[in-house]
Amino acid sequence: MTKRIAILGSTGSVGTQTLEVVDQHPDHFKVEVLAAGRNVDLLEKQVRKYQPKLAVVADQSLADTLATRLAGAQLPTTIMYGADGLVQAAGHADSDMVITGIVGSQGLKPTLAAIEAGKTIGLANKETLVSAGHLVMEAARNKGVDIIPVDSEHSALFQSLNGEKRSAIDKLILTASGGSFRDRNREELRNVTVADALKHPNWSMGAKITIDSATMANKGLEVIEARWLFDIPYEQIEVVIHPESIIHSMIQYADNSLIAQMGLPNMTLPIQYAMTYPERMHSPAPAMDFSKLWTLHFKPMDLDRFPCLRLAYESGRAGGTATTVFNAANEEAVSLFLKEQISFLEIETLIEQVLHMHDTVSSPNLEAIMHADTWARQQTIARAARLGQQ
Ligand SMILES: NC(=O)C1=CN([C@@H]2O[C@H](COP(=O)(O)OP(=O)(O)OC[C@H]3O[C@@H](n4cnc5c(N)ncnc54)[C@H](OP(=O)(O)O)[C@@H]3O)[C@@H](O)[C@H]2O)C=CC1
Ligand SMILES: CC(=O)[C@@H](O)[C@H](O)COP(=O)(O)O
Ligand SMILES: [Mn+2]
Repeated sequence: MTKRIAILGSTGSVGTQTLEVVDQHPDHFKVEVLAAGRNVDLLEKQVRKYQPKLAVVADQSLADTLATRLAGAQLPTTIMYGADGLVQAAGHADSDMVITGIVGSQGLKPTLAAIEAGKTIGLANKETLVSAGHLVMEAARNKGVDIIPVDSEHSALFQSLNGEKRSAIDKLILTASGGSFRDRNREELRNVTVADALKHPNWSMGAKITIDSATMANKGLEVIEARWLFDIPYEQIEVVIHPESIIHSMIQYADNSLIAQMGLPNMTLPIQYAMTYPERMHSPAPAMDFSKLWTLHFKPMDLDRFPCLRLAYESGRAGGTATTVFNAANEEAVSLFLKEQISFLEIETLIEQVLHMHDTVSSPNLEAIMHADTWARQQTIARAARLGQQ
């Protein structure tokens, strides 16, 4: 049976690779909804090719541009825009599954709307779970909706859990490449540039997550994401540096057996697995070639070298709005770094300062989450301005 797909963030790294998977299996998937931000040129091409029922862009002027360009093309496509458009895209009646490939906690309300509408979620947008994991998982439980991980580490854990009892898990072991600056010490991080930070050693991804990989905030977000997806306490979630990104993560069971999922670093594999689960199908991802010599390395995590990961664990253990604040402060700090308004090391300085100022609210509702998110963004921007004056 054809699975009808909605893609939030269709013009991004996850979005375009989701469409590669669709192209590989045109009989299995039909794209019914495409939602993007500002890249109207690419979205126009996607709309002409996939002829979705709904296309969404970031604002009204972009929607007008898209409508003008598509006028006379005889397409079945309605055009919407903005946050409301994203929520409509997420809950559209003609889709079965929503791939959440937009970046940031702006994915929270659309993800909740998709769950409310009973859609299966292919979850790439990890910030949503970091910001409000308890609300998202509770909504999914209440609606009987499956949340299938797209993030490579969580897909690996999900695959390594197949057929095993959760009670037999000793620990989840997330692998981290170490990011763009893994071979530099902290002194050498003082004057690194945005261009250098954007050179991830193994993965080609959007700008925000690439910076998160370099600061290790990405692994912090992923530890919190794993806590919610697999309902495992932080004490049983460990991170190890694995520079090759071949083992995407592993589970140590009670008998010290390690079950891992491996493959070349290519996101079409976990994206496709989420889309075809529980089936496996031929994938656009290349296979490992064992006529070559492979060497895999592992190194223990150093929380002094990567304080963003320490801050993520601390906020996770604090719970409530602490992770909302960790996420929002990180999003704003990364945005400031990408605009060259703060230095690389000031990302962690700002997150730590804002977290220390925050009075955590336990079991927050959506309103309290949105409030904490906005507060953290404002504080991050205000603190960044003060850094500049020092
Ligand atoms: N890339 C990867 O390999 C992986 C990514 N992830 C996660 O997946 C998510 C997406 O990452 P990635 O694909 O790299 O990011 P990109 O920056 O490549 O893409 C982000 C997408 O979101 C869209 N977008 C941005 N703002 C809005 C908005 N206001 N309304 C609608 N759409 C918007 C962008 O549109 P436009 O470009 O048109 O402005 C783009 O399509 C993140 O949460 C990331 O952490 C997880 C694992 C791996
Ligand atoms: C592809 C993917 O899932 C990213 O989250 C990736 O894991 C980033 O790599 P590191 O965070 O390990 O550098
Ligand atoms: Mn990942």
